[in-house]
Amino acid sequence: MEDEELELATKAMEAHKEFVKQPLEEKKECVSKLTYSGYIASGEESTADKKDLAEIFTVCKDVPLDDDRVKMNWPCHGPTPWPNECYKELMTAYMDQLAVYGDKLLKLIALGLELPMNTFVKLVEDGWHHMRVLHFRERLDRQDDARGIGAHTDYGMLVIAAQDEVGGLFIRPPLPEWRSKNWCHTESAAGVYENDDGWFFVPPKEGTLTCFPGDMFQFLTSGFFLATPHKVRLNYRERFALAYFHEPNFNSVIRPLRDPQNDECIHYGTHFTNMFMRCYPDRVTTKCIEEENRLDILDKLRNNAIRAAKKGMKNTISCDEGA
Ligand SMILES: O=C(O)CCC(=O)C(=O)O
Ligand SMILES: [Fe+2]
Repeated sequence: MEDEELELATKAMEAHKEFVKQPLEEKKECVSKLTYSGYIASGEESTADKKDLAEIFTVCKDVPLDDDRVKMNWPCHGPTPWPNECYKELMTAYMDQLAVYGDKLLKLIALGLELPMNTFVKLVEDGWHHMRVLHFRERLDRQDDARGIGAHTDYGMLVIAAQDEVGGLFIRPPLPEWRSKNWCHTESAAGVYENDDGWFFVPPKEGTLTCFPGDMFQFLTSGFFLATPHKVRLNYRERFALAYFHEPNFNSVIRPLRDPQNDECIHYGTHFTNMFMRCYPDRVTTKCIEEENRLDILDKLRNNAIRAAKKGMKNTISCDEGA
């Protein structure tokens, strides 16, 4: 990344360092029943039924209360419960910059595959880009299994990750082995190969971002690009990281690129909502979706989006307000 972005990333991590020093009760104020944006305490998130030890602030799209999507009770839509204005400005500026990188990468990948340059960027117009700002405490005991976050894949097109100098991220490259389809209920990628050989440590390098595909890229390319499994181990010092996710539009429908007549398709907002409900079964946001029957609204959105996409035979339609 350029010096300007490196400075932003460093400042964003510093802001998170200040934030995590606040009393737990104060941090816990930063949650919302409308959106998964906000604070996640260490141990609150589970991967494959084991608690992750990361203290996180998730930043999803900051959607104001007077936005139609919020008024129509779309799940996961609402204003971000920011801790303070400075935190908001830094995270927003960094994410805006990574959105530019994400689009550039998608164009380059399309050209590399000899596809029209805008093939992938069309899917991410008004994308559901989000970010996890992460703090991992230091590993306390050499006997500890040092698990920070269990093995998983992320959900959208591209993961673009930044980390400080401490190190802790491991990735699993495309190996000739069975790979899960994380979007299928029966094929969760959570915890898969967690304790097997074949993981690579990602060495921290100042100014260097790590980029890999997510679930939607795997589906879109019928497995030509595999969503990259990754996991985090605690290190002997605390560690900070920024995991940015470059995503399709919430209401977009994804179809395998080389097989457009295939009936199989994914409504990205449904995949996102399913994944977040799975990770945070006890969060107020999940309870609100359940208690206010917001999954019915999501079903309608999905059905309308799929119907419209089939008519137009497009890979995406955006913000069909048919709820
Ligand atoms: O800590 C990291 O470098 C990556 C974190 C991660 O995988 C995630 O937040 O999904
Ligand atoms: Fe991840």
